[in-house]
Amino acid sequence: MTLSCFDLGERMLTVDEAREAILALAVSSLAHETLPLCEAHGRVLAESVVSPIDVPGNTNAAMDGIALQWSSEATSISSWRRVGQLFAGQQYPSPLAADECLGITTGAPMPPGADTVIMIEQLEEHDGRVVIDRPETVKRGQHVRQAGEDIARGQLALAAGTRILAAELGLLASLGFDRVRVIRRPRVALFSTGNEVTAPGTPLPPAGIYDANRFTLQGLVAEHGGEPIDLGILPDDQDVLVDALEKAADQADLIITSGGVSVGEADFTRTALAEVGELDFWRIAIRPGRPLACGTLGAQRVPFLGLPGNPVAVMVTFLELVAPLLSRLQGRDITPLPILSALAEHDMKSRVGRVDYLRGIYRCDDKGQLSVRSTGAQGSGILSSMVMANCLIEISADRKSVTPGEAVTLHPLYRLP
Ligand SMILES: Nc1nc2c(c(=O)[nH]1)N[C@H]1C(S)=C(S)[C@@H](COP(=O)(O)OP(=O)(O)OC[C@H]3O[C@@H](n4cnc5c(N)ncnc54)[C@H](O)[C@@H]3O)O[C@H]1N2
Ligand code: MOO
Repeated sequence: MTLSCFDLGERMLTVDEAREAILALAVSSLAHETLPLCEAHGRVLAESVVSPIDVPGNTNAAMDGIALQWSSEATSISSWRRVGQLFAGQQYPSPLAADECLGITTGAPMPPGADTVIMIEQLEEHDGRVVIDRPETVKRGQHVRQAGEDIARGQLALAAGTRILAAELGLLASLGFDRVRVIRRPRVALFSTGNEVTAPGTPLPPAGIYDANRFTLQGLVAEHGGEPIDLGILPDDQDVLVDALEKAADQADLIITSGGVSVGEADFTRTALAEVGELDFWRIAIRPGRPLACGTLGAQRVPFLGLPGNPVAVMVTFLELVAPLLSRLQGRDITPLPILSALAEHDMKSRVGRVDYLRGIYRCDDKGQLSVRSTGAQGSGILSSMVMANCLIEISADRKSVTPGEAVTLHPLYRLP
């Protein structure tokens, strides 16, 4: 297939159109697998989880102190007979009488009939009888956790499609599960392309550049739940590219390359894709990242995304366009990206006709107002701007600049503190 300027694929898509078209590449759903809970971090639940038990299983004490029945006549009782001490893990068999109390520790089940716990700090004890300091402050039912107040038996605990992170791991464990049914991770084949691109750890030729993109992409794929398959660096050679793409289509659920998508004499990604599969479109009104080849490979129609070579363009297009596809491949509903609004701290320039993604640093002042500044130089080769940034500043295609104090949209970046 030869490309001509009259092909539909030559049209420049808006960012929203491109995101929709890229999402539409996810046609098949991935298989499910059962994993031990300790290996499930970051995975996506394949099936909804309904709680088989009440959590907590018993109505229990929330404080160390005494358990008793706080009835209307309780205020007329001046001291209480302590009948014993109950620790977490033990049960007390018989009901307490009106003037009896039971020493209890946090987490121990309430004895039959008792409804209230009084903290140890509020008690004095003489000869086996307990006196309550300031009894007028006691409220019936205080410091008691009800059975099933976290999750009740039969209640939906986690919906299919939930990403299992620390809180979900703990919740599943609290229900007694030691295994969980999850969706297989999408396998994402990664190539860098370009004669100048050199593997780190090897000598750099005079006009060479170390390969950054394969490594940012490995990180991004893993952070978004995929399994990266590193297929190395390809030269600017159409035949080599065609061969490599064909082989990758047999082992991956998604193939991502970087470089060689523009209009230079050595840009072969689009023509190679057109030879092994179908090129759907390759121009998006986004900055950085305008040239981005999107299509499918082989008879299996494996989604293919040829990202531009510039390292910042790789990261921005991944976060804005590829990450939703990875979510969809994992069976997750696509929710809009987290968005905040902040006031610009200074002038920002933009290009009318393309959505600009500047690298930004946002902060919150002492009145709770968010403001944002750019990280400085915004060239799409300046990868240090991504290291400094805690957000992308989105400037819509109709704005040519932003003045100080104007509101802009932010996409916070995922970063561990
Ligand atoms: N005449 C035009 N030239 C360019 C256009 C255009 O519209 N007309 N678009 C520019 C834009 S915007 C971008 S983005 C780049 C994208 O082009 P390619 O995808 O063909 O990228 P390359 O030329 O292969 O590389 C661009 C740049 O990035 C460096 N690079 C490539 N791979 C890596 C890697 N793995 N790690 C680190 N750096 C990498 C490469 O050396 C180049 O400096 O095209 C513009 N040109
Ligand atoms: O669109 Mo390019 O990605 O500006 O560098």
